[in-house]
Amino acid sequence: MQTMLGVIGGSGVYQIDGLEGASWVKARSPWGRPSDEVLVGRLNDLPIAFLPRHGRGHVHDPATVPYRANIDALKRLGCTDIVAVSAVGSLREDFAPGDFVIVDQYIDRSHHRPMSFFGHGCVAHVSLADPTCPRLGAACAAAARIEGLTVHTGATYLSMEGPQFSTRAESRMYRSWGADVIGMTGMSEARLAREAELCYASVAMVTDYDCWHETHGAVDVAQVIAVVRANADSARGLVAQLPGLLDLDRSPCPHGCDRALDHAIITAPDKRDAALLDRLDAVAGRVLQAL
Ligand SMILES: CSC[C@H]1O[C@H](OP(=O)(O)O)[C@H](O)[C@@H]1O
Ligand SMILES: Nc1ncnc2[nH]cnc12
Repeated sequence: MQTMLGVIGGSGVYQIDGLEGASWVKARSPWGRPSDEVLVGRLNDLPIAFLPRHGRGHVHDPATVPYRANIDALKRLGCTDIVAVSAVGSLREDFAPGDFVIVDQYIDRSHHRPMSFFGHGCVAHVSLADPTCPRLGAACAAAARIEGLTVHTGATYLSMEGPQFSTRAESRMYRSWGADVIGMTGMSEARLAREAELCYASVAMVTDYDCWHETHGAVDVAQVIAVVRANADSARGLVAQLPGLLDLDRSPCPHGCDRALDHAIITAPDKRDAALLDRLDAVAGRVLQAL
């Protein structure tokens, strides 16, 4: 199987330059319309599909990003791996604005999002013990180091509902929980990528100190976008290193991301809902067709 990398751009990252033969294509999904068209091209022979999470012009708020359509559409296009770029607030002194963080755990405090592709008529329970792919995360960390960026690994992302930023009491509480960074989109995407058997890694760019820090003012949008813009070349450079670090011929994921559904579906075959099974053709086709 050939590796194809999906890149999801976060706040302030609405396109990527330098893709060979790039064109924006309409991607279809039975889960609705993705956030935008997808920019498809190649970077040093590696096929890449780029999707801006909030759409060009930032039209979708964190709760209404069509997460299922986005993940399903990237899978239908042939993506095997997804690198998600996100702006985050720092919940620790030593993660400074401009630093990069490879997230590997989440605490989910969102509550108005579709949580699963599965449900009534086809119930599945995948493991989220390790919600990101260690192999892909290591490649992202290596790419950041090659680019000379300050990168932290092994971090917990507090996924809040938003759209308002946190209160100081919440921010202090999240710090006491051991969360390292905070954002509004990460977990909603990671859980669906796992169900879709895609390797998923999160590259977070620290843009602010949220509102807990005594000598930094409370975060606002202008600050987030200014830091993302100032570090856009770094993010681009990191992505540009990935083709040299990922095998073009994709070997099975040693952590089992691409086999997440092997033992997950529990609904008896004769009780499954045909309409839901139709919509699951890309996400779960590998296991549903095997029956
Ligand atoms: C623009 S500030 C809040 C906004 O920024 C983050 O976006 P993303 O995760 O897509 O990079 C955060 O999650 C909020 O959506
Ligand atoms: N402090 C913060 N809280 C939530 N989402 C963010 N995105 C960037 N900074 C953030």
